[in-house]
Amino acid sequence: MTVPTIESLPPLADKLESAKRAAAYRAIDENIDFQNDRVIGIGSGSTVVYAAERLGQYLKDSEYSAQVAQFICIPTGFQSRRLILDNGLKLGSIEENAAIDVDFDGADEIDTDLNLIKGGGACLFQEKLVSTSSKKFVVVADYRKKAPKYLSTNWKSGIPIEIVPSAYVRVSDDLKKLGANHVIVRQGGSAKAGPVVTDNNNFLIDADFGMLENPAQLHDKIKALVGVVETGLFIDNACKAYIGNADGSVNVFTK
Ligand SMILES: O=C[C@H](O)[C@H](O)[C@H](O)COP(=O)(O)O
Repeated sequence: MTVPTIESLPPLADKLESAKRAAAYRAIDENIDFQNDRVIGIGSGSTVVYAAERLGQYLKDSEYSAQVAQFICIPTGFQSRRLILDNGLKLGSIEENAAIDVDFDGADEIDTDLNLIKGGGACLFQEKLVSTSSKKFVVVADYRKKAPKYLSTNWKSGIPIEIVPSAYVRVSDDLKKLGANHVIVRQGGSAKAGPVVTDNNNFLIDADFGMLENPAQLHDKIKALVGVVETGLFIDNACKAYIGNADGSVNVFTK
């Protein structure tokens, strides 16, 4: 099998899925150095599914298979482990591969400086561990994710914050003191009575601070609270964002 060109693929029934696929496929095509890269981060969410799928296509192509079979893929959570395994890729751990060549991951919102909100799918801590351990962090997303300027313009669910479970009351109170308009401990809804538990056995708080003109400063203040493990604000971390459009085109933003 040879890796199919993006143009030769029939569009998916859902335009949003076509947009995600176009962004992820192009990000993989343009950001892997098949000769020199060895350790690849694979993030979480519905867009990165197509990044893992594309890497799986390279694995089946005789021109690339020898190199891709040597790639060690580092996951950012349970879903991401399955994506790696289901596409026939080699699963590795960040304990044994602390330096990652390139990481691909989705985002909930992207500002004009490529700062991100992440964690809508509850995977933010491991995502940040992997993305900040990577030489290159490439974001893959669809057209709904690009903020005109500031974060929390389109993403209205608040900033996801991973916390130690026993600290949820204290952190909730402290976030309100920092100016949060609305703070909730994320609940499992009909799938689970009680809070969502992350892959690290922690809870998540979603805290709405309105539009974020200075996300770096807010990240620092939240991170300093006792009980906070990590915030879903990814500051000065991504170097490129591939944003897929409904018509199958992709806009690339570089820092
Ligand atoms: O916790 C989840 C992650 O940060 C995801 O990467 C983020 O929510 C984007 O997911 P999706 O690609 O499904 O929009």
